[in-house]
Amino acid sequence: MNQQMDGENMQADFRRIAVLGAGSWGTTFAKVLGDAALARGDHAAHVTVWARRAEAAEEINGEHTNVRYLPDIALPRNVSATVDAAEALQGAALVILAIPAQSLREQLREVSSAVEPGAVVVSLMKGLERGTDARMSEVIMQELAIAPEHLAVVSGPNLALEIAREEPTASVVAAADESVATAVAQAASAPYFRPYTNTDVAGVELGGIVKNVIALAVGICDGMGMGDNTKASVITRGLAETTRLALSLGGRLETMAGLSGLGDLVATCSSPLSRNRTAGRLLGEGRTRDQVAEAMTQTAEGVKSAPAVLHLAAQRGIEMPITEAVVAVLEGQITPEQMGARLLGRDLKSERPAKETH
Ligand SMILES: NC(=O)c1ccc[n+]([C@@H]2O[C@H](COP(=O)([O-])OP(=O)(O)OC[C@H]3O[C@@H](n4cnc5c(N)ncnc54)[C@H](O)[C@@H]3O)[C@@H](O)[C@H]2O)c1
Ligand SMILES: O=P(O)(O)OC[C@H](O)CO
Repeated sequence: MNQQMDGENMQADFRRIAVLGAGSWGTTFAKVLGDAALARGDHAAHVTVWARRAEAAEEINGEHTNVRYLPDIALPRNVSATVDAAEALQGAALVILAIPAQSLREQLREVSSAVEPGAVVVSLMKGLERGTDARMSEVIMQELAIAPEHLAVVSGPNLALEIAREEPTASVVAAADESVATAVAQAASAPYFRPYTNTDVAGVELGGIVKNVIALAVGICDGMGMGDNTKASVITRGLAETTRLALSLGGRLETMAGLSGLGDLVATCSSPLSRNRTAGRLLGEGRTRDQVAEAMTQTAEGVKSAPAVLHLAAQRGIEMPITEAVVAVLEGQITPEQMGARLLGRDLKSERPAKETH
């Protein structure tokens, strides 16, 4: 894509859109993009979803549904699906990625040659890669060799099923280049979905990554029958440790108070729809990490990202006691009951040490 293009021309260019990943969020975001095009009277726009399973692609094309992930939801007619990633990517100026974080790099290696030169690539994912501690935007830039200004991330309080039901929701599109963020926000602006723009890519991504770990902690509290004081304490101190990490990696304080920080943290930690909170609840009820993995049919990114978050924080010299406790529970080093004692037994300190406010 010509980098000189303004937001309006970019949007014209976004008439062919590829969404890789036909799970909850990929399918829902395809619906958002399809509905957004119809709402602005653009009947030429088309969204092609790449699905791994042939049955999923056939169902989307034939029934306009994806009931495994989105029961009772009808997809617009400008959304279709294919099992051929190259077919989905052909001519697509906008490429949306909704693949579990730990599989992204491998998957991108398989499809990278089919991504159109100059396409804008958007990450919907909220995970950190194990082994490298890379954020998804970093994995994408490495594997697709695209410039930072051709990359955007979308994150916010975005439980897929609520959005698929067209319940009013706000979100954030972050890109280093504000005009790219604006163009993606325009393409995804549906009557029930309002994206705001931001240029703090690292801050927006980190809010989404760490809230999953904090939601595991809140779920553990739930599973043990704890009440709202406990959960509010974990959410608030969870935001404090998320903020410390984000600031150390160049994120901005105001991003952490926004939709992709506090907003997503509150939605995920409060909702029974959250897979991460559900996984935490199962741990709190006494199941092991392997038993939880067996019980979950959808991606709970926090389970695999938590050790990477802790490793990244240690590299930066950042204290993340809640994340540390969640990892200890996941690894079977402590029981959920011991988690409370570990957190409450720490040295007393100021709620807002001076070094956190920079
Ligand atoms: N579901 C939500 O509410 C929501 C909202 C915001 C962000 N997210 C993020 O979006 C990302 C995707 O989550 P989701 O909810 O769509 O997950 P999901 O479990 O519903 O679906 C994942 C999809 O990826 C496919 N997949 C699994 N392994 C794969 C592999 N190795 N290679 C390629 N594809 C593979 C699955 O077949 C499925 O289509 C996650 O990072 C998640 O944190 C989810
Ligand atoms: O279901 P979860 O826990 O993956 O959360 C989904 C979204 O990230 C909420 O914003």
